[in-house]
Amino acid sequence: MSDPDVLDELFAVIEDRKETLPEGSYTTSLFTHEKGQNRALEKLGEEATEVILAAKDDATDELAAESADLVYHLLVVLSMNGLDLGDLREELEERR
Ligand SMILES: N=c1c2ncn([C@@H]3O[C@H](COP(=O)(O)OP(=O)(O)OP(=O)(O)O)[C@@H](O)[C@H]3O)c2ncn1[C@@H]1O[C@H](COP(=O)(O)O)[C@@H](O)[C@H]1O
Repeated sequence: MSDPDVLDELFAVIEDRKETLPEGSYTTSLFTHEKGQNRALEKLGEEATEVILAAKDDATDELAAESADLVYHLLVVLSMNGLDLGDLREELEERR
């Protein structure tokens, strides 16, 4: 049997954190932040900037790492808004 898709697995962890809010979890800190969703949106913007800077510097390792940060924060924002990976996949499928 193949491994579960890493994005599906990550999204499931994010949904679990949203439900259980374990202490010490970075994801919990986003769901419970005093700025509300704005904190996750700020982080999403910061990570997008970091992706741009890494690409402009031809820093490929950094580009991969910053892209992972960006995708993680995007998934958190989707979850905060009641969307999931199925919604994202559906949107992309419609564009094929
Ligand atoms: N994929 C990620 C992930 N990507 C990025 N980050 C966090 O996003 C933050 C990125 O912020 P920056 O790059 O600005 O670095 P920073 O200076 O530490 O950030 P701040 O102090 O500004 O918050 C870091 O704190 C990273 O730890 C992530 N935190 C968690 N995950 C995944 O989520 C799972 C659950 O994590 P917890 O919720 O912490 O248990 C983990 O197992 C991972 O799979």
